[in-house]
Amino acid sequence: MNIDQLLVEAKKAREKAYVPYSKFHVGAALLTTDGKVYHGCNIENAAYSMCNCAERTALFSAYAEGNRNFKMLAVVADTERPCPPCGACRQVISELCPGDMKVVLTNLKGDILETTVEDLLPGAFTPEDLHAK
Ligand SMILES: O=c1ccn([C@H]2C[C@H](O)[C@@H](CO)O2)c(=O)[nH]1
Ligand SMILES: [Zn+2]
Repeated sequence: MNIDQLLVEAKKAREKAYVPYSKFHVGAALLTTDGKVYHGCNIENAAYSMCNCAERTALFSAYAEGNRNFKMLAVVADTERPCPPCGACRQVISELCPGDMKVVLTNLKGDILETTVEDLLPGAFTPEDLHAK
């Protein structure tokens, strides 16, 4: 599975978004080290703070199926620039994915930004910080 193929999967995931409030559809596709792809879409709620982003949906879906080893994440939305993950997702991605893992951000125009987990959230709070004395 290459980058272009994972972007196709992210666009398919985007079609499943439940976004009655924002009408802003986001899709994510998470590639595991053994070649499986997990789809994620944003899922909103009338209690707005309960909205879940596409990126976290993909990660939580993989975790729920017992898969924790990831190779690449792709994100797509109808944005002017390649769709940037929100701060909450950056924090979750930084804990659940390898720091050097590729994250590919894109939009419907086909602009692509390739980055990494570490570059999305330098200096992230980590599990190790909990145990410092
Ligand atoms: O990278 C992003 C940015 C936003 N959203 C969602 C959250 C909310 O449902 C809507 C508007 O913020 O888009 C995502 O899923 N991923
Ligand atoms: Zn988010």
